[in-house]
Amino acid sequence: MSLAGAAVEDCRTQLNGRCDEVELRETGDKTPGVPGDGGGGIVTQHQESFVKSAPIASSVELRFDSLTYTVSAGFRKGTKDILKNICGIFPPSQLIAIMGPSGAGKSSLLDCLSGYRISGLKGRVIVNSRERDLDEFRRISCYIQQDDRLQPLLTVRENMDIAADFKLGNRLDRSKKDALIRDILSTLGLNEAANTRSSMLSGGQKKRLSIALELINNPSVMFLDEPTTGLDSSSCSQVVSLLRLLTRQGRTIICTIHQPSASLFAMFDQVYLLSRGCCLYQGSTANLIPYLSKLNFPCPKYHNPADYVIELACGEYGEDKIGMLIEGSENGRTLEWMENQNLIEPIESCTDDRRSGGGLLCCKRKRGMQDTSFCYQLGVLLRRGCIKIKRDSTLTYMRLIVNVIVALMLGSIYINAGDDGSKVLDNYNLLFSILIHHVFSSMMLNILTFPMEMSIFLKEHFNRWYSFKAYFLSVNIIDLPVASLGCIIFSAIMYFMTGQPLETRRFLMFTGASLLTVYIAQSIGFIVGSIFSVVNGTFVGPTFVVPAMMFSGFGVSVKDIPRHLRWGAEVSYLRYALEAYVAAIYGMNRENLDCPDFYCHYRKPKKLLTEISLSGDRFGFDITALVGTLLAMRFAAYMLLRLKLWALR
Ligand SMILES: Nc1ncnc2c1ncn2[C@@H]1O[C@H](COP(=O)(O)OP(=O)(O)OP(=O)(O)O)[C@@H](O)[C@H]1O
Repeated sequence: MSLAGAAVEDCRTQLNGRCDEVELRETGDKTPGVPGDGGGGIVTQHQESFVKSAPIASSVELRFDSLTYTVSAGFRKGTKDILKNICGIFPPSQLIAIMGPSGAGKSSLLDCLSGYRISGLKGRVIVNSRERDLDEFRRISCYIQQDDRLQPLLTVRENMDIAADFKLGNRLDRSKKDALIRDILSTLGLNEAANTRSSMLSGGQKKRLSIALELINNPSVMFLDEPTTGLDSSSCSQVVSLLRLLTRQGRTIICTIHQPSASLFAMFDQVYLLSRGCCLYQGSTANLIPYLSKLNFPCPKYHNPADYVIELACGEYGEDKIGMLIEGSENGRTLEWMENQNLIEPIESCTDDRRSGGGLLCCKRKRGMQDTSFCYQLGVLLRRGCIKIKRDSTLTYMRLIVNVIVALMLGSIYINAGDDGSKVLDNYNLLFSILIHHVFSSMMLNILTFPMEMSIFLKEHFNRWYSFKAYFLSVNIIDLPVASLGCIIFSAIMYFMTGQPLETRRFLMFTGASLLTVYIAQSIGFIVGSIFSVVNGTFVGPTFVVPAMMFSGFGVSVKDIPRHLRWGAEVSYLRYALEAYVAAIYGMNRENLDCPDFYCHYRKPKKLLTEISLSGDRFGFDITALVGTLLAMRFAAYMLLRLKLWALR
């Protein structure tokens, strides 16, 4: 058995669920083993060489001093302190577990330290003895959230390729990027799954892929929110062993963890125990039991120490114990239980800016947050979008097929209504139905798909893969071809089946208005999808459309709308779209229609235009209004998304 394997065994025999016999101690070799492709808990040669060949640029010591995080408790309920004046030190090359009962503030602490949340935060975060410069800190750190926000349609290899392009740009040529990706995948035991779509991966593989993606640019600090939640014990130890391996490169790895098994617990170097926003213990894993004994809370026989401290932190052994533990740890100020405490400067003196900070964050270079140019990011985003569209061929074909089916259905109901003087009102109804089809089919798609996209975007954007502008532009471009093709196919089938005037100009006017309506509806989908969840969005989306329908001039003509509400018709994009349709079909002095009956009331197109009080000669104005609405909506979507990004932090 290797030294590392023996170390695991050592930990297991020591802990084995019995506190009385536990004396968690440092094993010397900090790598208990990462299962390779085949598993087994032994550090492979490849992993060993990866650790040696890819040291991080600079190690980081992270401290926080008098950290308080306050959130709003709700309307008229004041505020609530989630973190209460806590302190702590996370030394480099350590695997640190933030533990505590549910609601203790673990994720909030991670959010605050990583810079994911900045509003409501008081106190100092100090990086290598210097006040944290958030932009610089984000360049050397990454944050992996609890839910695996991976592109489900891309394979492991494609996910890695895209991440490498975002993070490394042209700095490495393709062959070097390939070698790096192969190296990381082998180290993380993902080689065999390289061609598997990420939606098909197991929980542990997904977690390892999330880590692999962020390893590409070799961050010095990694934050992971509950990396073991939802995994079986073997996958848990794979992930934690892997993290431990990565600390050997000098990395500081901080993760929140829920009730680990005794053996898993022993793999961590340091523990930070939280309860109700206060620190109950900060120190090495090995010192936890002695600390509890010193405070007269010895861990009972046959108890997993990790379970025991959580029970203490929950108040199961009395509320007074929590207070005593906070006092014992001085809310994170005491260094008594840290490993190598003599080498650590006390927290009070850690904010002297004159001291050398290891050089990592000393130079405040102001440059873009991303490592690649805007155009490069846009190119990679579009490439990824194309792969997704190709992969999700069912959705693409369905969108096209739905357009064909609806067009055929409407076409057969209203067959030849377009040049029949006795069916002018039917044809007018048809034009409105076409608008509704375009609006709902385009809007709902975005409402249903965008919220999931948003969560991936938030992670990738925070980890500096690409800028917000590049993302927004790509989102606007990527769907245009399929949406436009669907709309053009629909318009062609409808137009010819329903016998609309066979003039190229009129057909182009009709299709142009249809395309603009589709793009506007997509924008509404973006707005709703970026603000609301899928459930709320499906309710809110249609309520955005109904007022526009009411003021479109269909049903109640514009002249019959009460004067004080007429502004509604001025801002209703459906009114302009309907008017543009009417102009295309009945405007431009269209000659009288054929009348198969004795009398056709709307044989003269002008008569219809007068009665519905829509103008047939304002096509240019209508198109301008639609383009204006489209630009305003896209701008609103851009601003709302930006606002959301800002509000989330
Ligand atoms: N933005 C917020 N607004 C209101 N309350 C919040 C907010 N963020 C966190 N909280 C509250 O703060 C407390 C701590 O939340 P946090 O998610 O940090 O806990 P946790 O220890 O990670 O819990 P768990 O282990 O269950 O994930 C919870 O009671 C939570 O409801």
